Amino acid sequence: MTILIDQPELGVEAGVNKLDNADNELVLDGGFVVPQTNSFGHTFRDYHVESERQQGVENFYRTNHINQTSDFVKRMRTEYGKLNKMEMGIWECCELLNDVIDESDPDLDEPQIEHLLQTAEAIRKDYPNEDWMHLTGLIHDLGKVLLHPGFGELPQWAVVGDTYPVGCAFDKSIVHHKVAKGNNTTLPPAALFIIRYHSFYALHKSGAYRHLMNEEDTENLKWLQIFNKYDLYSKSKVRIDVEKVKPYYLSLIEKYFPAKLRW
Ligand SMILES: O[C@H]1[C@H](O)[C@@H](O)[C@H](O)[C@@H](O)[C@H]1O
Ligand SMILES: [Fe+2]
Ligand SMILES: [Fe+2]
Repeated sequence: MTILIDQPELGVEAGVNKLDNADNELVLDGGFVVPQTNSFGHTFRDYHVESERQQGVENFYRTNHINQTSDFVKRMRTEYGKLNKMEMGIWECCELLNDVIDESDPDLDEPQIEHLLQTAEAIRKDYPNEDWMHLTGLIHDLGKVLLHPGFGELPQWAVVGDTYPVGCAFDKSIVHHKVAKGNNTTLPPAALFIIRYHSFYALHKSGAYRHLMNEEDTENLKWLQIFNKYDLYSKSKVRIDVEKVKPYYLSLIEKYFPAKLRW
């Protein structure tokens, strides 16, 4: 059963069936069946329904909205733009998320490494040839390492949650968005766009701020909207066998990243 969810079209033709990739066409519907409910029995991204996560998530956004000022964002960008906190490979960084639970997420209370692998594996199943998308799935939330003691153990309000513009600085609020760029990745621009804006639901789901987009953004947004299904709806209690899939992701990391990166 395919469940249709209400989403603005944003220039992407909705409901297009699986297209032959050999024609070089963008496959908008990879065949992913969107689950009706999350692991807690509610619809995804419902911030109002009473659930075991609701109170915590609400407290998170309260502190987040009070403290995430443009001044704070500027200071964080300067501090974390130095990339002088650690040197390590991508997989090592994934493993730092073994113990991280995202307090802003109403749909998941599993460690974040699980979420990375669930996202990547779900994309891999439907888009076997787009290996850059698999790797993008694996790394898209790595910014959450800022919660780790090695990165100063920032509070959750400063790190996770949805993205939104602060002050007048549209899109400049993502502390880690230059991490991959600063380390010479060969991932395509669409991958960097996905990483940078995947939490910007006001843009990619609700269609706000579109007047700030240029043509390239519009193209990249198509990939982001494909990605979003996998990021959001792959959240589940079904664990991925980390050791089994590790060699595949190590090979992708080797293809698109240097062995050691500055963080
Ligand atoms: O991309 C997601 C999304 O924005 C969720 O709403 C948020 O709770 C997570 O922290 C983030 O990684
Ligand atoms: Fe995210
Ligand atoms: Fe995510």
